[in-house]
Amino acid sequence: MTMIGLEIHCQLTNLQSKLFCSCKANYREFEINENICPICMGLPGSLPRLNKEAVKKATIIAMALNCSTPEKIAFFRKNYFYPDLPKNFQITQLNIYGDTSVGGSGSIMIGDKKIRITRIQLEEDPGRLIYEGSSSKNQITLVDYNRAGTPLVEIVTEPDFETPKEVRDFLNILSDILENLGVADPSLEGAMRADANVSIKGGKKVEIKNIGSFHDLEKAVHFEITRQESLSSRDIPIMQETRHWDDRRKITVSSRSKEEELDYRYFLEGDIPWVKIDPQIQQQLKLEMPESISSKKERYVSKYNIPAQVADVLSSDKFYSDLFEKSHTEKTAKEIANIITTDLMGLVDTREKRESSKLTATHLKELAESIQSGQISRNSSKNALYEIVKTGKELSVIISELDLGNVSDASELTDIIKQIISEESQAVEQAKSNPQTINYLVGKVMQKTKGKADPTLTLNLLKKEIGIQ
Ligand SMILES: Nc1ncnc2c1ncn2[C@@H]1O[C@H](COP(=O)(O)OP(=O)(O)OP(=O)(O)O)[C@@H](O)[C@H]1O
Ligand SMILES: [Mg+2]
Ligand SMILES: [Mg+2]
Repeated sequence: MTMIGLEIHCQLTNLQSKLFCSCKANYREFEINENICPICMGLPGSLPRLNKEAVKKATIIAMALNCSTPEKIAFFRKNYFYPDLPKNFQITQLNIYGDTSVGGSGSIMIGDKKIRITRIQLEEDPGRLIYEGSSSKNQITLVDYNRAGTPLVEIVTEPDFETPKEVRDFLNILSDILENLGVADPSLEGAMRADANVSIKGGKKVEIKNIGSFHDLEKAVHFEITRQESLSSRDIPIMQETRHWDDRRKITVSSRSKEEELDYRYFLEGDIPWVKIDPQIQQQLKLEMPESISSKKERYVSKYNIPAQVADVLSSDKFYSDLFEKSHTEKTAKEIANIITTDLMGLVDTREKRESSKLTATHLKELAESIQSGQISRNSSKNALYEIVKTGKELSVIISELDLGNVSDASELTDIIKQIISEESQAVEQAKSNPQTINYLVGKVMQKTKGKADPTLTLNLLKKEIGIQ
């Protein structure tokens, strides 16, 4: 049987400072090696001080993933030498003296399947290596320590996955949950990285380390299963080792034989005392936790009668569901859900487009109201939305500038209708004997007005002119 277990590293967002010092958590804003201090560089004599907000955020994640949360947490030193790790050890968490990491065992459901979470730990991110030069002769490695010491949460799962697809589904759901909690920004480059552990038929596990995109992770797991199956079919033993994903060649490549836990010489971080987690604070965090994706979805369906599939898409994306929450009224909810999921999602489908979009909740509200009042047709509303996203102009301005408003002036419409009646005498006769065929004439009016005729008014006027009820 194939067994796959994941270790997902996720950067915490909206924090002021790094995990153990007052350098900024948002290291991306800085010039290389400008966001560092003696503490995150591990200079002799410096002492770490734990960031309380980071502990809170990690605890919120633990709660959302149904993990137990301990009364006290402890930190450990994981010792290894690598140029991105200035102290030569990483401060992280473990459960060797009982459950002392921010989250104990928990689980999430992926469809009908339960994926167990082993633990959640809070740790510091290392620095970043930058490789320069193209050939092996002139290649040099530079180190940027701005990221060193920024808060990272590691979510470790049990080896409960059996296929690459289950892995992908899990990662999508997990990143939606983290984003919804407001603690992570998974669409940010490098914000979520994962290691995948793969074994087949009860054999040794192979770990593929540090894969930056979900897409690559799925491919790497798929490749690794095939590789192991191929070895096994030829009776070649599978070694326990660490591999990495070579994105260019689309294969996993051996990096080193895997350390055992002993090699890391884990020991308690004596510079940070055990921290008591006040049950009252835990209670408070639970109360302040944002509404879960599944409860949002249920509410959209039961309260506004939004179709389950639409509610599913809307609730699982924080950007869109926030927009929906800010813009909808009881009466416009369904219309707005529709605009967001059928039109807006296609217009702003990347992080860059979302950031440059000029659309506000007020725009959406006005757009839905204008559709409902017959001022603009559903069709023209798509063009209006495109303009709003691009320019941020007021809806009324866009309607008049682009002449998108419905033709709802009775005399103007009557003129058009009269003209059509004279051109379509056969269809008019048919409508008189079979009123349902009048839709053909409505269609003609729409054609002439480029879809802008107010549909209800058109129908009424048509009936009146033809003389049917
Ligand atoms: N037989 C197995 N097949 C596949 N995966 C496994 C198997 N046994 C354990 N795993 C997975 O291996 C991972 C172990 O992660 P853990 O962080 O505890 O150790 P580690 O990989 O040694 O640590 P690190 O990578 O941080 O140095 C878990 O995701 C677990 O589900
Ligand atoms: Mg690990
Ligand atoms: Mg690992």
